[in-house]
Amino acid sequence: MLDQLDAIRLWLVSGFRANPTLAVLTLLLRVTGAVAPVLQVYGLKLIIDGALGHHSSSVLTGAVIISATLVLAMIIQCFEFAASQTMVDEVHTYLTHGVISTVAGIPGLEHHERPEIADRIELLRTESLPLTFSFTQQIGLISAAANAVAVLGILAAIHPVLLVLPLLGALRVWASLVSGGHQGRAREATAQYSRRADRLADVAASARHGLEVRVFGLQGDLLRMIDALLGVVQRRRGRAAAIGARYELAARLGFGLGYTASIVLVATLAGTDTGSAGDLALIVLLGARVEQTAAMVADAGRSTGQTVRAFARYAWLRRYARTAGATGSRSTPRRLDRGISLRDVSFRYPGTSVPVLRRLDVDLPAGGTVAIVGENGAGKSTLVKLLTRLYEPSEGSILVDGRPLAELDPEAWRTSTAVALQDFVRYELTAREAVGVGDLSHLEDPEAVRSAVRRGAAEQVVASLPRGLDTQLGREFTDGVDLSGGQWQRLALARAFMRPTPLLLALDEPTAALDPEAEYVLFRRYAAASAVAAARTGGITVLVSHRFATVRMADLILVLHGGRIVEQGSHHELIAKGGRYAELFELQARAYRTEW
Ligand SMILES: Nc1ncnc2c1ncn2[C@@H]1O[C@H](COP(=O)(O)OP(=O)(O)OP(=O)(O)O)[C@@H](O)[C@H]1O
Repeated sequence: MLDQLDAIRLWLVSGFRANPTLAVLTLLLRVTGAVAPVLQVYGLKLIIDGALGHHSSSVLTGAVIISATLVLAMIIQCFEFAASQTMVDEVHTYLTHGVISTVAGIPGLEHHERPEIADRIELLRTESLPLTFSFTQQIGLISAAANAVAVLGILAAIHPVLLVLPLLGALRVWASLVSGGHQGRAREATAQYSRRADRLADVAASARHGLEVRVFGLQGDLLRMIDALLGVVQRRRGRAAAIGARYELAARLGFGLGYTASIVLVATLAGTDTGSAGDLALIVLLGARVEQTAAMVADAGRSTGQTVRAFARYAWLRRYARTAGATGSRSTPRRLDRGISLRDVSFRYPGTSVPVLRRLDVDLPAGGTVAIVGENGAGKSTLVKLLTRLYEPSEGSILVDGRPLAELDPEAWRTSTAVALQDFVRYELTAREAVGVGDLSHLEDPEAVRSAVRRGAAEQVVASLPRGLDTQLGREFTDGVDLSGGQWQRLALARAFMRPTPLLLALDEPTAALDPEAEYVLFRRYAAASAVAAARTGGITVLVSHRFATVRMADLILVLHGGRIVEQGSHHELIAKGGRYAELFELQARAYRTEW
């Protein structure tokens, strides 16, 4: 209910917030444009009655009304369309900004990974048309209401019985709303199928996945899956449309009957003292007007139903964004003296029951480099997500120099951390921006960007670009340059190094696209530089890698297996222990020896 009320409030104010002056002007133009035709019909009645009854003043008044409203209508037609179109763009920009900033502002990742939440966000993004056209619908509704008031006044003046016509018109509006409700619910119920079909269509058609799809011969299977999903969507939506059409047909028939009866009534009255030929002309023309008004209200009402539902999703998202994810207001320490400790930390992904991390108890020392190793699915990336506070532990706590991470201001913690991930983003901006977004406050600082490029060992990538850091990245842009996977990854690493002295630097297989030697050289260089920075801030580097040549450089190595830390220590300690780490290390070393 709260969301519904908030939705209506958001719907009512969006246009006026997007561009207040133009919104008011557009509204005035539309309302005047809606009332003018009704006045014209009334002017015609005056002319007919005046001509038949030889009242020249009545004819004159009627003529003035008609000519004035015709001129007004012409002026309105010239400006109203341009004003409405501009308002559509204004509202689109305003709401797109609102939705994206709300989604991007939600701390954590839970909203992307819980299907019921992801569906709503997806609907909001993909079905944004109701939001885009919300203002034009709103003024459509207001102008239809103004038109209806004018029509009602005139009908009541002829004969109160004629008010049955607007009532029948209201029935049409109701039928249309019911029909819209059915279709809206069908859209929501099938959102997950369309979403899956869209994802598969992306895989089937995108250049990025083209090679793999062809090599595995997946085109046929993907198409069949897409067809099956879209089939479910079409059937469900088709059924809803058919139900709606039945309601609308019944309402239209009812209106048709009422209209005919009204004409008969007024024709009968025309021959008596209580009626006139002008009234007959009025009812014939106004009856059609009531039908048009009902259609206008129905259209506006139906789309308003959709719009309010879209705004309800937006209102829900705003409320969710305010309450979801990390909270806390304690300040983050400026430097780490002791480090980060995990106490009995367990974690289950939202909506799942199996713990991915189980009772982790470990101290990550200030100023140290900690490597996490383990087989695929052991929980390495999940641990990084907990440390960067994208998720909160299900049980236990993480302490930053003794302060519970859960109590720290999430925004402050985010700015104290830096990450480079295997699944990095390819920002199709200029190279300078693609690196600089790692620390927006220094985006414009050439020395900060150059230094990050150096630390990410991306100098050669930048040197190979035609306009250096000012080169546009991305093939789809004029003069845009595409990069290899490894080159993109080096820029992603440089981005992570934009924050020169983070308290936590998380590198989750950030060099998977580089060859082992390049990774090794990079980490030696990085370890030397970070040792200097760590001495100042006590910052901790957490590194996830499957390459033991890199891992062995770490001060502390955690071996994860099935969500538990099964071994921890330095490389030499773990080798001496002869356990799982030593076994994995030996396996990899043997593979390299055999290869070389
Ligand atoms: N969003 C999620 N929702 C539910 N389960 C998830 C989610 N992300 C990961 N998992 C599960 O958590 C487990 C640990 O995944 P995680 O990505 O942490 O492993 P990893 O050790 O980093 O693996 P890899 O070496 O393959 O990157 C896996 O079983 C995975 O299926």
